[in-house]
Amino acid sequence: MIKLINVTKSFKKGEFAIKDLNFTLEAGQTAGLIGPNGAGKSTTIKCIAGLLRLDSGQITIAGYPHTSIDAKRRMAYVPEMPEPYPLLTAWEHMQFVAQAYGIRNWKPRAEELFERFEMVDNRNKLGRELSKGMRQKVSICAAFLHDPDFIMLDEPLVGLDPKAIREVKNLIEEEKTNGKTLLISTHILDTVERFADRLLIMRTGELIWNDSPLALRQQFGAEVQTLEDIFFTLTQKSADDARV
Ligand SMILES: Nc1ncnc2c1ncn2[C@@H]1O[C@H](COP(=O)(O)OP(=O)(O)OP(=O)(O)O)[C@@H](O)[C@H]1O
Repeated sequence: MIKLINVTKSFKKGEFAIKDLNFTLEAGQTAGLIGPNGAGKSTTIKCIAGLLRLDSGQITIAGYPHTSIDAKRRMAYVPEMPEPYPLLTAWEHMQFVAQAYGIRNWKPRAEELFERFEMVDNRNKLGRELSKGMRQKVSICAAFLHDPDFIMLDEPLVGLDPKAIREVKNLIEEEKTNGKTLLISTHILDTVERFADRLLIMRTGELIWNDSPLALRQQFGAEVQTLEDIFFTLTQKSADDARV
């Protein structure tokens, strides 16, 4: 479903934000993308979403180049820091997405999402008037409106209230059940443990783990119990190796 081949992106000459990244996600997989601050998670997601130009490498979505219309139709992206259009209302964002994707009967799904995320009373607020959490909610509602096959969520739980956090988790569960492919970047390791059947662990722009959580546990054996322990062991080891 999603394939990255030797993807490299730098913002400054000689400093790689991501370097030679290779991974594949099969249809129906949910991948947790984790790593310390600055590891390259958001850059990876923005590259896949076609928001950043690659220095080199290739990305395909369902076999289509990631910047093509065919790829974009199939994907959705919830950014870490959503920036709504300042002069569109929350509801007009839904209308905008519906028009962009050519969805005819979009209102029932939009209403359902607005109810789930308690945005009904805020539907007429302008983008510039929305709180941080409300921006996040509109971005999530908009991402799930066109029934995408592949959904990227960058820190989806940050800034949300408990009800919205629960709804995001429910949505992830529903999309998994419906066979959708998800890539979730988060620092909340409990979320990864609950949902991910593939772990992508990054450090300083490189992938240092790409396998199932079960394989990770098998590799580390009984002495490290939690994903948190393994995360620290793995990312610290990689930092130590880099210093040698
Ligand atoms: N617009 C930019 N201009 C210059 N450097 C950037 C830019 N965006 C990211 N970087 C750099 O690229 C590297 C990877 O950043 P990225 O935001 O992808 O990390 P991250 O893993 O998502 O971090 P966090 O967990 O803090 O969100 C960092 O060294 C960062 O400073």
